[in-house]
Amino acid sequence: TKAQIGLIGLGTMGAALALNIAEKGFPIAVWNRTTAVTRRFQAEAGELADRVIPTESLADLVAAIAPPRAIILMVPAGQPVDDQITALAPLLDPGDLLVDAGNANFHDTNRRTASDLPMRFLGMGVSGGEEGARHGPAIMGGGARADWDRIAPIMQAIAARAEDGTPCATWMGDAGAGHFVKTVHNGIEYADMQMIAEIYGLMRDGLGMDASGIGETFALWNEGPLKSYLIEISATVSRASDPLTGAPMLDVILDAAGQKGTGRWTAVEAQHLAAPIPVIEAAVMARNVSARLDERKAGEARFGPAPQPLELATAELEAALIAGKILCYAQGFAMIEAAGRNFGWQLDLPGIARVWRAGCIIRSAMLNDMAAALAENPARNLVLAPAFAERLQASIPALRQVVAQGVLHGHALPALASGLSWFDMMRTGRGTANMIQAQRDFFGAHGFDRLDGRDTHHGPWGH
Ligand SMILES: O=C(O)[C@H](O)[C@@H](O)[C@H](O)[C@H](O)COP(=O)(O)O
Repeated sequence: TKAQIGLIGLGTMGAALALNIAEKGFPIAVWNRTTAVTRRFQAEAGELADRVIPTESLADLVAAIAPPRAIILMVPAGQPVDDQITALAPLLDPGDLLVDAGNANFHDTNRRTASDLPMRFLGMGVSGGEEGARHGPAIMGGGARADWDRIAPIMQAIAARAEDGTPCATWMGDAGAGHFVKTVHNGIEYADMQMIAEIYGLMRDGLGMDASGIGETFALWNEGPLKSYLIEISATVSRASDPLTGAPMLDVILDAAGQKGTGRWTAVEAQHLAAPIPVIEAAVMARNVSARLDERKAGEARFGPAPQPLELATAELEAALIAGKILCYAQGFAMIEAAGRNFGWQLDLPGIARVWRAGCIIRSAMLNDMAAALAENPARNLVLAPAFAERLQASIPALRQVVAQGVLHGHALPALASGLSWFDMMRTGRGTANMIQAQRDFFGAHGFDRLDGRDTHHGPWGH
């Protein structure tokens, strides 16, 4: 039998995705640069082995798939994708389809879908880590609609299901729209994780709680409005013990965060779009600072220990996190809306929120309500949606208290604090940018508009 689809790259995500596809009944042909990996994959495929066709050359892979072919690329972003396109070009027919399912920079996907490739090309964001890829990820497709429709039955079969049974696999738009939405997903993931880490710091250094107590608290919050995959795993990692020392696992992990780029890309793109996403930017900044261990040690030695004990109720911390989350997602969705206008993509904001309800790393109960609020009016900022304005009204006082107490006692809260500042700017009809306009006009004659609309645009600076 011929395979219905192919997959190149049997790394963690690729192997998991291939097994998921086979398990859902689609014979799949696989190839990996290192043949030993392919053989091990076949050996470990178990009862699914009869639906997996291992191949040891690209030509064999192509021959094993029924035309018109679809081949998923699960290789590192950047040059490896271009190398695979070049290597496959002489082997594929014009109607064959390549699907880049890695964490590509959407500008690369824009370039690839716009260039005259000798095959069809889709850029597809896949979220959920290894577990998600194996049992149900969230999938964000981008490229020609007709190409997506060709693989949609397989993608919807393998995808996670939301509570209402809807598969979390959708076409987002042309060109790099799928990878763009996945990138912003990751930016929000960074921000969610950073806000949780800031709250963890307040519990550890402010309230003197131990890891297991912190774990209990996160587990409790996972029963409430913050119910989500990231809160769930934060409870799990907080309760875990180090098999080597018996100490709480969190207490043996070095506090220097890694990053592979998607958060940075989100921040950079937001600047190009003039879309304010301060919570995500703060999360990227915090990863950059966390990596400067020696400098931080020197800073602590020179300026003394930073976080001091403080008094806050854990209920206030929960409410502060709820407020921070709403502000962060409002910024993320507004950025997506701006990108849709900028790139000419019909990005369906409520549809995006619905795809993020299950399978992906940021999956949460709150995304259900966000989808409903965005469906009411996708052009309106989420903080102004009645349901979320009410939640903010109720939780902002706690965020203000937590940020104020945290800052007063030397706790670093870049994500929570920048979210609060953005909120205060968003609710200030008469801000302070008039001072900036005056300064710009003073030193560079850049001009300004007057409140009264009169047609003079420069100040009486006398020079
Ligand atoms: O949605 C997902 O499944 C994850 O986001 C996945 O894409 C990956 O784990 C990130 O790349 C982590 O990003 P960093 O390594 O930059 O934290």
